[in-house]
Amino acid sequence: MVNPILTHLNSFTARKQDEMCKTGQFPGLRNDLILRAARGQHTERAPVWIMRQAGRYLPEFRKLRESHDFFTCCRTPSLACEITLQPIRRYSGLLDAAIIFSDILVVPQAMGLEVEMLPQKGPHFPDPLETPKDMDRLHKKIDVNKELGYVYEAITMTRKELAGEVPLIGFCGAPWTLMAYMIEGGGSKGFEKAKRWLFDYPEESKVLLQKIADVCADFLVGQVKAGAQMVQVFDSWAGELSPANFRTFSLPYLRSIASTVNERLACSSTACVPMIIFAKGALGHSLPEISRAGYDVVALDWTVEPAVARRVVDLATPGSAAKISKGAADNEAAHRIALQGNMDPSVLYASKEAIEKEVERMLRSKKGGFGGEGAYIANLGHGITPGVDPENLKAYLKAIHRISREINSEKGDE
Ligand SMILES: Cc1c2[nH]c(c1CCC(=O)O)Cc1[nH]c(c(CCC(=O)O)c1C)Cc1[nH]c(c(CCC(=O)O)c1C)Cc1[nH]c(c(C)c1CCC(=O)O)C2
Repeated sequence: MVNPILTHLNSFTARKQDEMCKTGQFPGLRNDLILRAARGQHTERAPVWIMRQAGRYLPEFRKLRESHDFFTCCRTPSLACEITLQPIRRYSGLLDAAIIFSDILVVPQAMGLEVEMLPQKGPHFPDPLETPKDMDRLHKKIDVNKELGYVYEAITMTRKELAGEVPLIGFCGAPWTLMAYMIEGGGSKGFEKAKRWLFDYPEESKVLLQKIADVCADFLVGQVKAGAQMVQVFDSWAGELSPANFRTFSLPYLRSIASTVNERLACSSTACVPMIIFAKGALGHSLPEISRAGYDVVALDWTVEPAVARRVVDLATPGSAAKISKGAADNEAAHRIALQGNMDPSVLYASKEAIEKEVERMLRSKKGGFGGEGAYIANLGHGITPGVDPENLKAYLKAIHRISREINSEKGDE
């Protein structure tokens, strides 16, 4: 259940954050649509951002990559900042958030594993974990601030460069997804090696998952302290697990991250920020549990019908669902869980007319869409893929602005 004390602290610290901006550490925010939607509030249109919005579909990213290796881009704050800003510049006024350019695999690197990014192939671990004995190769104590301080620097620099245009999102991978990479040694079709660990070494797997969760929580706290205004946890391979295994080997560690981050931020004098959980492929069997895992926003992939997800989440979180859609009071006990998503990224290969039609379907409640009552952030159901024409993404973003405004003004006329 949503913790009322934490939620109260959240709104208290959110005010503190606003004060911090006023006192000049960072420029004041000019577009807070996404933060309001994430706190369960009504918005005049649906805010939108895109998973992997800084990436290979952009010619300006590919150009920069010609002269810089992938992890050099992640580790060099000025390059990470520049790449983060590329989609914000190109889609000026159309994106409601930036996401810091980095990768989920910087966490396994910080834990002591080597990771390289091979051209055309993706991530590669030369020495993955084979048996639990290999966990001895991981650093015993990890100074996250030291190992990943370059991400914090990139965040602070980018937040200043954004000059309050839109909020900046930080992120990390989920423990199960990171464990899968650390054992498979890269991408995989069936995840046989990583799953074998869950069956043959369940206790050791839990030790590893908790170790990763602790690093992720530290890392997210550091990102927020550095200036991230919202964070997302990517459990990209959640759908590889059976319902029982998802609840045993993924969900507890997602919960652990959310509660640790909120508690640690509430105890320090840093503002709590909205947290998004993206457990791709697990929504069909575990949406109620995911919506109660301690996150403010649940990101959906395209296998779930928006209106159905809305009902399921509201039923699973009655305290939050009853509350608010228009402007929560500061001392509100809980806010409505927001939803994010969820168009199939492949639609972006289709014509602009087809894209608009799918946006109508995604947004209009009479078509099973999210509707216009707020607590909603538009996005894709997974990351944008490298072959998409950037003009098609522009058509998608424009359609979201236009149609979600239409829905809201129609509601206002009723
Ligand atoms: C599973 C995962 C990874 N990384 C990430 C995930 C979770 C999201 C998802 O499921 O899509 C997360 C990620 N990776 C990247 C970002 C940047 C921020 C953003 O714009 O969203 C984010 C949020 C940059 C990147 N990460 C990577 C690239 C392309 C690398 C290149 O330039 O060659 C970018 C822009 C490389 C990467 N990194 C990873 C893979 C499998 C690959 C290769 C395949 C691919 O490109 O999708 C691991």
